Amino acid sequence: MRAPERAPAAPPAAEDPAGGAAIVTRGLTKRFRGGQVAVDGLDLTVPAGSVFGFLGPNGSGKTTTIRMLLGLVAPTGGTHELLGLPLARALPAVGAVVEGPAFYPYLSGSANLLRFDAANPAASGRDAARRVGRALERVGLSAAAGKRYRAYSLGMRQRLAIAAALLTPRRLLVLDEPTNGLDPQGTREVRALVKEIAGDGTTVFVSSHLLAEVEQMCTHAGIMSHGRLVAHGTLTELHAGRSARLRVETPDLAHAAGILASLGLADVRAAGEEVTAELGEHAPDRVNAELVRQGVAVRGLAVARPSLEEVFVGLTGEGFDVDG
Ligand SMILES: Nc1ncnc2c1ncn2[C@@H]1O[C@H](COP(=O)(O)OP(=O)(O)OP(=O)(O)O)[C@@H](O)[C@H]1O
Repeated sequence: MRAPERAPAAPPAAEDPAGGAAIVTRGLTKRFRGGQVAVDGLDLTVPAGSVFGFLGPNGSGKTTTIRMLLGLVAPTGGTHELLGLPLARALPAVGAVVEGPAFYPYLSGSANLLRFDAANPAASGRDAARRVGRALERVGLSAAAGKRYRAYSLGMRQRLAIAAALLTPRRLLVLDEPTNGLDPQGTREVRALVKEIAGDGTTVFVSSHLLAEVEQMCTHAGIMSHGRLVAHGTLTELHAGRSARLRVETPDLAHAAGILASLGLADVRAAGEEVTAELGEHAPDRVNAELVRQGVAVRGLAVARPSLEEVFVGLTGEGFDVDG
């Protein structure tokens, strides 16, 4: 899917007072007229080069934040910078797909992109076909360039929306729930495309209410709950706060549970044919050796990293009430 001829690099970071951050917000707040605080004092730093998953259940304030970042809605408090620049100067290097652009169903993918391109006063009309060709190639739609939009699959439609955001070189791409409403195939296509775009050095800020999606696609994440950012960092950092769990498959439940407890593992639970416990600082191979030494029939042993869902529940005390 990768284009043999690469799009030219996005404008270089001539000045970078944000110290390599693609997005910085300080106390960013949105209180709607009725008094509803949709985003509450957001302090967020998105490192340049990251794929940043902006994660939260429906209604937690993700879209409102994105709209403020892009200048589509005015904050009622706080400040933010994109690419180390005030918004107006940064925007030419920022592509975004928020609520999906409107495409004409009876026009082809390339004709639709030509219309978008024509709306950019900074782009020269002479190069339009080349820009459109390159954007289509970048999202893997060259072969379908002449096909009518209405014949596109859901994944192709979303990729065309991303192509429209990439008609000019970008250093930051902002995507609001890009896999929402897609079928599994479309979801896979869009996730692969996001990774590919990030591989070319573009920072991608992508909102999602799907925990598994963020785990698969992102290097960093911020977790929103009721308008507040409850945690952010690399995925490793987010997982680090909670201990991995050891799972031992054995018919000798009580015996195994007793040994794990005597070794000092916390929260030992036995159910079915499995004993689980918090691994803490213990080395799993040592625990295994001790179980075997004491005569436990160990049929399987695994260490499970806590899921982002467990991280979220641990931080907020609430369930993540959507499909993950
Ligand atoms: N124009 C508005 N006026 C009043 N309240 C609003 C407005 N837009 C959003 N809200 C409220 O602000 C809160 C955050 O909404 P927002 O759309 O930012 O959340 P979200 O995390 O993007 O969720 P979703 O994925 O459902 O869009 C919600 O309670 C929503 O009802």
